[in-house]
Amino acid sequence: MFTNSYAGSSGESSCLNCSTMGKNARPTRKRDISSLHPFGHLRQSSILDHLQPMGKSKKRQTDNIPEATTSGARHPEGQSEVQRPHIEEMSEKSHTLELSVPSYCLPPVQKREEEAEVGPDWDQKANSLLRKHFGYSGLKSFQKETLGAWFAHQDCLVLAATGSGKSLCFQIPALLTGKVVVVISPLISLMHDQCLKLAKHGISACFLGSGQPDNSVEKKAMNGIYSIIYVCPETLLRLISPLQRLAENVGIALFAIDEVHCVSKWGHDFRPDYRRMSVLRESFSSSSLDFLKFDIPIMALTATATDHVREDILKSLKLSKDAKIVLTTFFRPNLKFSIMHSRTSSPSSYVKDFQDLVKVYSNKKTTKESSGRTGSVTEDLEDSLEDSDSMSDTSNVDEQDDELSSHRKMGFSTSKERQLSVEFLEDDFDDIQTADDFDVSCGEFCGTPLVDGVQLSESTELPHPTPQPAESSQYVSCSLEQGPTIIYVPTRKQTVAIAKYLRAKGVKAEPYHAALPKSHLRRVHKEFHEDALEVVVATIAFGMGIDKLNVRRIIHYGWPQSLEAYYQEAGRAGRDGKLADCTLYANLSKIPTLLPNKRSEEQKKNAYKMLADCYRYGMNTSICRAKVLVEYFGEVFHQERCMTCDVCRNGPPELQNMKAEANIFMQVIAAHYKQQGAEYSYDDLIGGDMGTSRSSERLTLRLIVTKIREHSQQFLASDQLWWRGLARLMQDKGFIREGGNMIGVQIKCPEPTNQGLKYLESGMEQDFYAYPEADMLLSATREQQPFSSFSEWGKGWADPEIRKQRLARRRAFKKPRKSRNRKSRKQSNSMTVKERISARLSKWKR
Ligand SMILES: Nc1ncnc2c1ncn2[C@@H]1O[C@H](COP(=O)(O)OP(=O)(O)OP(=O)(O)O)[C@@H](O)[C@H]1O
Ligand SMILES: [Mg+2]
Repeated sequence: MFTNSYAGSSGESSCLNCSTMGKNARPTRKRDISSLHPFGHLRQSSILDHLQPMGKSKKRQTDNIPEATTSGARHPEGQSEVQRPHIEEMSEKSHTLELSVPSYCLPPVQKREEEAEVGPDWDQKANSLLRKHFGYSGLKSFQKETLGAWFAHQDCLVLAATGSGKSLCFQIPALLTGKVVVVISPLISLMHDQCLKLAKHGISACFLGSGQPDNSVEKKAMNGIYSIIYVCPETLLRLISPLQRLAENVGIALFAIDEVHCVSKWGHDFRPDYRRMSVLRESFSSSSLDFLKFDIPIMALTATATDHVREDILKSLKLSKDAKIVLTTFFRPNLKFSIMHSRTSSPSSYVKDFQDLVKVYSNKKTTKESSGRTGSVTEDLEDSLEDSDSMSDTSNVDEQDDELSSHRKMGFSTSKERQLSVEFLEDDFDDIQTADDFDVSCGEFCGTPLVDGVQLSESTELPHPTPQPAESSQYVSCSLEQGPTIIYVPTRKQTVAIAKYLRAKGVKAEPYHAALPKSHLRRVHKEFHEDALEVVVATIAFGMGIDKLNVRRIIHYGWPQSLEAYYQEAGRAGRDGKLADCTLYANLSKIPTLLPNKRSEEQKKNAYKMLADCYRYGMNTSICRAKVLVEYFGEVFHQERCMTCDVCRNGPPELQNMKAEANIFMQVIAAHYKQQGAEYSYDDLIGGDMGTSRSSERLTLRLIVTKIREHSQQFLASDQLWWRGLARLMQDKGFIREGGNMIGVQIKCPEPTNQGLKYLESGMEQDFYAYPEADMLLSATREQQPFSSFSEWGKGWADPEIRKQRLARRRAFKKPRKSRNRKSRKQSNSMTVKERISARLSKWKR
């Protein structure tokens, strides 16, 4: 029986065959992995269920392999120059790699023998290979399930938590069979990372990039020199025929599609080329290739896919009907989630937000030591930072001003310039569309011989601590150990700005984003893995798949674009099973916006939906954060509380009866619709027509608050932020919904629902108990600026009509200013800011 626990060595998984999915079977919203699967009922399948006789399939390939290629590729004695390169040649060919090329190329000698021996005892063989190459005591249960499916020639979709060990599922088949495994991966950085690790464990691997003019690595790969070939989707599409020849001559044990959520248009990381991966099932099946007795299995893996995305993956990849789904819990009990309010867009918040981080690392060394480092990109980019610093500072509290200032910070100065430009995209955000956006190189990594240096025998353990099985209570009293930090930020500029700030404070920090020089990125990668860096400040380019055991802190500085992206990046932490901290610093008073990207209308809607889910996660004050996260991915969280997140630690805020506020809120909406459409009936209100035809008369949240303030002395000094929170709560209760076809993160134009109307009709006698959300709490802690203190003038600004008139006057007033002469400009420059503001205010008041 599956337990809702971390997929540690004792964790189990749930599997099912896709064939159990009826056409009309709809996934339930939540997946209870102990009993029910979104695609139907499931039981914990036994590995024996999948052990079908292998037949002759595993040996069959040898009959077909042409002598020259086979012996050359697999046996050192018979290898040609091309197939077994000398080290000098390799260094030259992989010239773009600065990382050390192994000094010895281990030809996959034993593979053929191992292949011949693969049989029903494959799991014992796999365990012994695991010990030999990786030093682990045994396969985790979900790894066994997955390999069982592969052994039975089944396609398989693996949904397992970040850091649970998915990579091993596709690496072991190469060792077991001596055939080649082809891995489709989205980022060169990820391929690079995995190849390096494999080389260390005595397994030869390479990655192929489409931008590399030197195709010798590719040629060797197509001759079967490497056990594992990593390719990006674009390259794979180009190599279909050579891969078919490879399958015939040497054998392909498996196609693995890593980070397979990239396939889905509904995922956070959609890559159009991933969409074409159905070519694998079409081109490598026994029906299309005579020499194949069975289809070459496809294994698709991800840690972040909602039910919707899973369905899309299965459909788009055209996996075979009996494809198996292996599920483990997404819960990571050692990750301690929390949320902090911060004006992250302003460098002035760095001091407060990073003081603890600076303390952590400054305890270890003196400032002088680290600031003496040389050759940093951070230093090279200091000049450009000055600009970004000066652009970033804002002191407005108003949401619109905030938005404007963030646009300015991004380099927009006029509304015209706000239009998305390619330069802008390239300058500011990491919108990685292909693997080669990141790097354009081919790399080859020959397995370092295990006999050289550390000989791994069955009893020798590698210095990799096995992740602890899940028991969240065990982490409650733990304190954080020392270890590196990754700070994720939305823009490239911020990576440099924050790294610069931290370096000035003596922290060994480096920025990381796709536009930085490749040599810098490789150095950061290397130093990060060698623990020579304390903090990497990165964009999404340093996200998926990065596997470093001892990352202790993940800081998200600014709203992530989706919970998928957030959980994926947070998953870089605590991969050794020890406690790790995941803190999201976000401006809780500001509604997050989508980062510019090329999106269709449909994708835009979906992107807003994902951003809204993320915003809701940030606003939540009463539900365990781990619960929100895993339930987002469709899993039932049996534990109810993780015990470590800020909500579990601090408890929810006091439950409040918001009856009076809810009443007046609904009354204002009802009054508006009465005025607009005579007698309102539910059908009229809900009908889409009303939304479009009356768009000009729409009741915005802002207007509702103005009216509430006007009509009730009690709420005169109330804060817009508080009502925003209430609107969400009322939306959750089903009393209001977004009007018309508005899409956004927060409800903008509330319309009453049937339930809301019933609430109104009932005389609104019901209590309205709710936990105040984060923005409501924030508004309570803000220094109250009573609405009345602005007197009539201030009140006027909140009234749209008066505001309109004043803005018109302001524009008229601005015109002559343009033609001001130098003298008056000088005069105005000599005034202090305070004087200028009061001068302007007195003019407006007139
Ligand atoms: N059977 C095992 N026993 C102990 N450790 C293991 C086992 N399998 C994998 N690991 C270790 O777990 C760590 C995480 O593995 P891996 O990178 O494959 O995770 P992942 O599931 O792909 O995560 P992500 O979704 O973040 O990419 C690695 O350091 C790996 O060596
Ligand atoms: Mg992975």
